[in-house]
Amino acid sequence: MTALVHETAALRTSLEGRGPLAVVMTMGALHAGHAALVRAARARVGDTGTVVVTVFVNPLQFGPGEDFERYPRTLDDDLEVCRREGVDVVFAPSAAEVYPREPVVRVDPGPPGSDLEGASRPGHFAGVLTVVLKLMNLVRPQLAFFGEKDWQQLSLVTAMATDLSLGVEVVGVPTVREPDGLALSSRNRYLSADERAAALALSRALQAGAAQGARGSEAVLAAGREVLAGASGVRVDYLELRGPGFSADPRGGEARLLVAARVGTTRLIDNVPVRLGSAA
Ligand SMILES: Nc1ncnc2c1ncn2[C@@H]1O[C@H](COP(=O)(O)OP(=O)(O)OP(=O)(O)O)[C@@H](O)[C@H]1O
Ligand SMILES: CC(C)(CO)[C@@H](O)C(=O)[O-]
Ligand code: BAL
Repeated sequence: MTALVHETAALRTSLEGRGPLAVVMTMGALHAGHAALVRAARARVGDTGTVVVTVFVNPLQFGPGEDFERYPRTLDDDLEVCRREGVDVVFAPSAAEVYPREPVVRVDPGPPGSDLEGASRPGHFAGVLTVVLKLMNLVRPQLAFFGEKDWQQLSLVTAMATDLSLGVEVVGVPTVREPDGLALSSRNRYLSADERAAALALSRALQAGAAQGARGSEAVLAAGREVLAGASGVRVDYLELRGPGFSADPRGGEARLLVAARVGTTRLIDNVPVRLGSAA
């Protein structure tokens, strides 16, 4: 049975005396990517453990002119997904429940918070980390599952858990894709058929770049940029490599190739791992 709770007091009551706790934080509009996080969480805590899904479109992480108002809110469908996936508790609070007042204190993501996504969306990661910390404090999980699709977010949440000694293990889950390579994203539902076709340039650019890993970082970036340059209807925000821990220096083995682009009015992001050869 999946319990739906909207208030923090009810959340605490519903979690009392439960076994090991795993949380999957979402903004709703659930898809197979979210389901993969839930399955990974269940695999870790087992049948005697508890899986909590939070559904909250966090105003703090949206900038002026972004899509906070139009972000899809589909709680009934989300509940169906959660029931199907055997989620124990869905916590879907109102904004007033999460922020009884405008928070004065916020989490500072440090310099990586101003890189890539943070450069395009000033204040975004302070908003993300503040709500993630708040939800951690409300749910008090042992484990928290985040998707690799939002690689910079995963890196920053992992860093926060370490640097602030949260006592929560942050687990990354590989990106779930459509058969043609498009990364699943709640924002894909904004795309028209033509835009959906154009959006494939992102995953194709990442694949083309990653295939050049052995030839070094310049070759990776050049191959990716070539694909994007030939794509119509795609306005590229960035295509960049980052190293372990989101460092600016991608040398030394495993790196990430990350892309962000606008297709029509929809901003999409994606990334893949890249194994860089010695020419890097
Ligand atoms: N395709 C995916 N594969 C794996 N995890 C995913 C995927 N899409 C989203 N997630 C993860 O699900 C969690 C909740 O993300 P969110 O609710 O913002 O969904 P989203 O699809 O990323 O939405 P948006 O389109 O707004 O970016 C995050 O940890 C995110 O990384
Ligand atoms: C982690 C998160 C739920 C915080 O609002 C959000 O950034 C998301 O859905 O990735
Ligand atoms: N999936 C990351 C949340 C955001 O874009 O605001």
